[in-house]
Order: sequence, then C-alpha cells, then structure tokens
Amino acid sequence: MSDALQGLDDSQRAAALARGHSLVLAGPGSGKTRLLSAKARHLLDTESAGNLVAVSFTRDSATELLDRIGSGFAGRVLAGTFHALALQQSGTHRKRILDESGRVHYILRALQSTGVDMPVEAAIGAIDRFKSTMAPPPRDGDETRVFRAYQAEIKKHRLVDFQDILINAVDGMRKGRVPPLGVRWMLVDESQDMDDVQFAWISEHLKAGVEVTLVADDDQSIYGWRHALGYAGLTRFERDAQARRFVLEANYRCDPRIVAHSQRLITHNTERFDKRIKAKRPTNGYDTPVVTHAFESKVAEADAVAAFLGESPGEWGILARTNRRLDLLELACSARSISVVRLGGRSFWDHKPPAALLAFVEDLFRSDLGSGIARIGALVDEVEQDDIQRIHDGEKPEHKGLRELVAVAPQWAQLSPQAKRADLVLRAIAIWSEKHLHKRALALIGPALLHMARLDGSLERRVQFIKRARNKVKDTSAQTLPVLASLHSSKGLEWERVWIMGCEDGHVPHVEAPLDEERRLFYVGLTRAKDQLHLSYSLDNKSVASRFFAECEEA
Ligand SMILES: Nc1ncnc2c1ncn2[C@@H]1O[C@H](COP(=O)(O)OP(=O)(O)OP(=O)(O)O)[C@@H](O)[C@H]1O
Repeated sequence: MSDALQGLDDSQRAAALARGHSLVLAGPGSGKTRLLSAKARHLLDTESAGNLVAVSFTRDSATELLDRIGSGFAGRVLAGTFHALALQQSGTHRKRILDESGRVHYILRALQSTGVDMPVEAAIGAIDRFKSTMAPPPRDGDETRVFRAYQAEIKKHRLVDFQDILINAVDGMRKGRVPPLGVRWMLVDESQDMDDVQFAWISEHLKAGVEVTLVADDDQSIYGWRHALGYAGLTRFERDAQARRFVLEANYRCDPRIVAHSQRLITHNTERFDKRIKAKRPTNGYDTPVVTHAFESKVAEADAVAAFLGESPGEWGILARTNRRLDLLELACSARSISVVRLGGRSFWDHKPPAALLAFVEDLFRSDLGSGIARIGALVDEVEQDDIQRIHDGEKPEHKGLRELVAVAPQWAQLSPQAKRADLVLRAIAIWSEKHLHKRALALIGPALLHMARLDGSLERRVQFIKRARNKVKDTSAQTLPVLASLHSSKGLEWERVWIMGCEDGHVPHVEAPLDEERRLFYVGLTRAKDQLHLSYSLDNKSVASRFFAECEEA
C-alpha cells in the first residue's frame, strides 16, 4: 500500500483508490481533508505523469489542502478557488476586476440610466441570480433592463465583475477560446456548494477528459440563498459523469449521543442521499451530552451564557442564527470581563451606530463637541446630509432632533466628568435616541446604552473599558477564548463544547428561509460539538422552542 494511504479507514481508502469519476459523500467529522490530501498524494505517487488540481471555495482551504498534500510533487499540483483558477486560465488582468464598491457604483448608474425604480439591493440580487444560474434574463422587464445596462456599462470600461471571471472561462472553453486547465485529475472540496456556473466549469473539464472527484455533504448544503445546487447538483454530476458513489459514514468528531441527536434531525429532510453516520469515538465524561435551556428573555439568555462561560472555561463555540444575538452575548461577556473572540473579527462596537455612540460619549467627556454629534446625528430618522454638514460648519441644523441634540449636548458634556452623573447622562441620551433615531440604529444603540449603564465609574472609564474589550474580540491568536460565530460561519469548525443560542421557533428555523435548508444549518451547528452541546431559547414575545428540538428526539 502506498504511504499516502496510511491512516485511512476502509471507506476512505476505497474512495482514495478509486479511479474514474467519483462522488464521495462524506458526513460531518468524517475526515474530508484527510481523504482529499491522501487521494492527491496517492495519484501523484503512483502515476509518474499528469498534473492534479484541487479546487476549493475559500483561499484558506485551498492553502490548507496544498499544505497537506505536501511538497515533493514540484509543478504537478495546482490548488485554488474556482475564481483564482479561472483567472489563471483566461489571463484576465486583476486590475480589470471590479471590487464590491465598484460593482455597486455601476449598478447605481444602470438604475439611473434606465430610470428603473428599484432598490439597489434588489438590483444586486437580480444580477447575481442571472449570473450564478447562468439563466438568460427574460426578454424584457425592469430586472433585464438594469442587467443589460450594467453589463454594457462595465464592458464599455473594459471591466469584469467577480462572477464574470468564471462565466467567461466557461464560455471561452465552450467556444474553444480558452483551454481547460492542463490537468489529469481534479478534486473538488465542499462540492455541495457549487452553483450552476461552477458546475458548468467542472463539466467543461469532464468533457476535456479530466478525471473528476467531488467530495461533498449534501446535508451540509447551507448556501441555497447564494444559488448553491446542493443535492440536485450532486445527483446531476453523478448522472452526467456516470460517477461511482462512495459514502464516508464514520464520524470521528462527536460524542455518539450527539451523532444520534443530529442524525434524527437530518432524516426529516427528504431530498438527500441516505447515509448511516456511525460514531467512531467513545463518549467523553459528560452525563448529559445535550442540554437544553429556556430563558425569560434574550438578555437573560445572554447573561446566563456569559455566566456559564465564566464558571466553566474551556474550548467553546457559541453559535447563533444571526450576529445580532451574538452582539448581546458579547456585551454580557464584556460586562463580566470575559474575553471572547468574534469570528470574522467584527465586534458589536464596530457597527456604525454603537461606534457613533462611543465617539459621541468620548466627545462629551472631552467637552469637544463636533464630530461625535455629527456621527450620532447621522443616525437620526429622515435626516438630510446638508443638515449634518451644518453641524460640521457650526450652523444651526433644521431637523428638530438635531436641533435638540445640539442644544442639550453641552449640558451633558458639563455633567460627563462626574462619575455620579454618568447614569443621568446615559438616560438622557436614551430618551433622545428613542425619540429621534432611525429604528434600525436604535436596535443597536439600545443594547449599547444598556451595556454602558451596567458598567461602573465615569463615562471615560466606561468607554475605555469597552475599547479594551473590543480589541480582545479581534485577537484570534488566543485559542482558548470562547469563539462567537454565526451558524453559517461555524461550518468546517469544531469545539469541545458548543452552545447554540436563540433556538426559538421562527428564528431557528428562520421564518423567511426554506425549512430544509434551515434544518441543514442547524445540523451543521449540532455537529460542531465534540463533547457537549447546549441549546437555548428565550420565552419573550411568547416564543417557543424550535421545532427542531422535537425532531432531534424522534426520527
Ligand atoms: N481514518 C481516521 N482515523 C482517525 N481519525 C480520523 C480519520 N479520518 C479523519 N479523522 C479525524 O476526524 C476529525 C474530523 O475530520 P475533519 O475535520 O476533516 O472532518 P470533516 O469531514 O471536514 O467534517 P465537517 O464536514 O463536519 O467539517 C479530525 O480530527 C480527523 O483527524
């Protein structure tokens, strides 16, 4: 047996040894990376001719795969994301690729030139949809007009957007203008996430004679909203390529009772490949590997989780459906001086409204009123930019809310240095905010003010305390700190203990999302836990526990 296959179990070995096109269905914790790197090394070891490409969805996983394949195959291994590989293929100069703000700029121009009255988000969504599904836009209609105007505009400036890179490569291969990658083998990771364009790109390589292996877990397909094909794409590949199917059913990560819990849930989905996931590791100490909690309110939930983290340190992943829910936890942890890491590095205080509030309060205790007032003033409902400029210019603004702010802020500034007046100032800011701020801004300013009110000392001390906590949130080098992550961004990660907050029905599953996909998302969350899983929900607004709780109990 080749060295490359050492350490693989029987199913992994069979998949690694297989030749011809194959579809490897691999459950959570089944060792996808181990299989992919072993298969790559085995092919390169046993065949003296031919190059291999490993395709991933993120630059990080491409790099990890390349590292695990290892050196020693000089010039024979290529690894990258679909887009990076297509870029190499078509030779598009990086300078010609539009960044996100450039794209929005040209979409706004297209809206203007066509006179179509449509929110920019809707136009972005329509353009994304036409491009990711490779579906020609309908012959007419507002979306089509905006799409055509946008394409014409960027073409005129000899630009391409991110999606065009891959579309152009597919189009070029179909027309014989762009050569397929010069490889003999293609291994694709996380293939459940491919959209129509990525599928077409793989298909062109199939036609060119490349031997393709897709590794995927249809049960972990959570990007349907980004047009990922999931199960449907995998069945299409299996049929088109006449691929052999392999199933990796061992789970090396989770306590057997967590495996059972998650399996009962996922079998409620019907459009999926049948798999019988088997736990491969022993149970680990905890009497109750799955614990559920109900709390009176979202704030009480965040406080309780923070208290638990304080008393029970260790490797924790705290997950939630939305980042808003994690914001509450970040604040509760900060109030208890518990350091946490926010995955993605974005602290609650980096959002525009809380950042503006901090700047404003800093201005108050420095008695240097100006930019802070303008920043918080910009959050006022129906405010005009000209009015904000008036504040900068030292003139009287026209908006009632801004006039009030400019009038009272100097009085607040006078009180601010006194520690015993700090709560009074915060209360006054809260009353003004409730009266004048935009609803979306208020949703963040409310918890921010509440947090500041719960701290001790002068406003200056409180702001410094918050800033210190915010810096720690970004320090990902400290591995043992609890990690706060959205369910989506937890994919591919694992912790000894996982706590999923906000499991109210309507939030998990989210009312606006397809039920099957929400079930897969929850499944991803459950299967991140090695030893213990905590699930919690709040009872406010007459909420009840997620229907998934019951599904986890019965098959
Ligand atoms: N044959 C094996 N024997 C022992 N341990 C294994 C084997 N294969 C994989 N593992 C271990 O299983 C764990 C899970 O592997 P990995 O993180 O690659 O899972 P995964 O398939 O990517 O899971 P997910 O899709 O849930 O993110 C790792 O710690 C890995 O070392």
